[in-house]
Amino acid sequence: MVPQQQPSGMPFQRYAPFTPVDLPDRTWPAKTITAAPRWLSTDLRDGNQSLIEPMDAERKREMFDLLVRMGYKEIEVGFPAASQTDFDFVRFLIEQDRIPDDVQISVLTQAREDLIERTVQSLAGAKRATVHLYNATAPLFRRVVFGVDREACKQIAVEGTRHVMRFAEKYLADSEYVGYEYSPEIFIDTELDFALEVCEAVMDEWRPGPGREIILNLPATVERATPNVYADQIEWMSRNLSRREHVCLSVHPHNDRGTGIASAELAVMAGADRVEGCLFGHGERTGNVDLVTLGMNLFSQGVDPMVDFSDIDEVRRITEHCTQLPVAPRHPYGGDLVYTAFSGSHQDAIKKGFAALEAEAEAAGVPVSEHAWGVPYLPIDPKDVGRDYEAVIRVNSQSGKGGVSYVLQRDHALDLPRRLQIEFSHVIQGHMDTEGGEFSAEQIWEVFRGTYLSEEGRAGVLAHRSQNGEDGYRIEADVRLDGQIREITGTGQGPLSAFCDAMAQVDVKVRVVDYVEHAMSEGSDARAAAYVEAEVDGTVVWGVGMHHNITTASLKAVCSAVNRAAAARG
Ligand SMILES: CC(=O)SCCNC(=O)CCNC(=O)[C@H](O)C(C)(C)COP(=O)(O)OP(=O)(O)OC[C@H]1O[C@@H](n2cnc3c(N)ncnc32)[C@H](O)[C@@H]1OP(=O)(O)O
Ligand SMILES: CC(C)C(=O)C(=O)O
Repeated sequence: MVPQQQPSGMPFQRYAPFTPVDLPDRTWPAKTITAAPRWLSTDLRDGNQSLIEPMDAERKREMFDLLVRMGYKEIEVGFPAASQTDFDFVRFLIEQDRIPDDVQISVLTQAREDLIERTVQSLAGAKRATVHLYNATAPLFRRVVFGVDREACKQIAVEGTRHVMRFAEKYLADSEYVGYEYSPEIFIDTELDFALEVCEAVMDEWRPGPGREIILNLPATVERATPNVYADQIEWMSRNLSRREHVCLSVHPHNDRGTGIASAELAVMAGADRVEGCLFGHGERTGNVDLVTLGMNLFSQGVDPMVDFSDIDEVRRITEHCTQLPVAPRHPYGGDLVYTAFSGSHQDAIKKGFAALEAEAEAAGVPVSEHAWGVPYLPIDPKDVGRDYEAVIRVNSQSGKGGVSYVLQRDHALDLPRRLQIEFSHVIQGHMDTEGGEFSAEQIWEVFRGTYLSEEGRAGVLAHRSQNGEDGYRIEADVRLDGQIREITGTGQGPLSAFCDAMAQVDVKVRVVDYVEHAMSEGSDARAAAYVEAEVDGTVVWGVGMHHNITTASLKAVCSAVNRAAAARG
């Protein structure tokens, strides 16, 4: 019988479902994103205002420089009327000429005359800057926070816009370009016809036209609807706004439902030209939408994010330093564990994926780093964001042969035959069962050496001489056997069979079942690895040998098998 879920007893009846938008001819579901939107980083404003410890001047500088280096061209640098620190930071950027010519800073203000004046004053001397004004337009805010009706709410925005224009004329007459951004805060909960009415009234004041755009930013201040509803709202606004060609339609998703990324992406499909967010999703409550994930999602679809994430750990390190908050290990693209597989079937597929990729790149005559990516379980090449392959496969009790042999191949150029992979992974599992936890690459190598390459076992080859005559192959070897040095002689079809024949004469019965060898490196000091699967006194085991001389490697592999069999017998 199917298990029956029970009522939770939680007071869900207190919450009302979000009213959907009536837009049956919506077009966004059929769209794809083929170019990056304009980005605005609000790390220094929305991000900063939500920190336990807001950034000091030094941290703000570091964050600003990082954003510029990464390629962000629109950066909200603060709320200058709120604090002397924010005001001084804007002055620092302008007076110390820290803003590249192709970067537009912006500053946020409430729609209050005194605050607007101080805000615009902070920008005096800037070559280019944007003033960003907001007031909340949603019914709950009109009723509870402002005590205004629709008309009075609209007038707050209109008056605010007039003040911005007046103070811009007074303080920013020398600037090359003064931009304007208006946000009907809590847009997501505002009646669409009223949001449109307020935006149109604001535009009537600002009078956008050629060379004079207006940014209308429609925030999901507190994310409350599924992303498709936000997309419908954006498409509806995009269709109904007048002067659309002079409007930069911007979105500002938050992440209260955990769907900020989806909301931003669907909003872009629905017509948004611009997205505001923060690195790694810092910001009020659950954060602003994460600019790293948004950018990297584009990258992974073959679209240039127009922002450089090629050293994602540096971006993370500076963000953690500036915000004093950690990035979670599973955070998309930047977390410590996001390119790591522990489980056996994932590791097996990744190992095969890397092998196939290398073969395909070689066949195509291009370096792996330029070949079309396609490795199971890895949506992007970790190297494209500055990670190496060290952490891709980590071994614990969930791991199988693929992971263990991948580590040996990656770090020691050992390409173990399949049945040896299985045998050795059982050896590792045995250690896991007793020691538990994760096994590092060094620990795996130590176990491998101790199991197959030990010089301490029952048998070892010290020297050998051979002749290949008409009557076959003849070998003379000095071996260490059970603590004694023995000189042995044997004949056969080749070195292996001759050596087994020689060992039989000292009562060690070895029958080779399988033999594989490969070069481990190239050049004058090239080494080779030899793998022997052998039945030794009735026990089938693998042995491994490594040496510059391939014959020596193969004899060592036979001795290794003898030692393994002795160890197995106890
Ligand atoms: C969604 C967002 O992230 S919006 C940005 C929020 N960020 C911040 O608020 C950080 C900076 N803000 C501050 O430091 C302070 O709010 C200040 C310094 C700007 C203003 O401080 P105060 O003058 O003490 O006002 P405070 O913010 O406490 O009070 C809000 C008042 O402004 C009004 N108000 C709030 N937002 C707005 C607005 N956007 N436009 C006009 N008036 C507003 C409120 O209705 C309230 O008015 P009341 O006193 O008549 O009831
Ligand atoms: C001021 C606006 C853009 C805002 O931060 C929000 O609504 O979240």
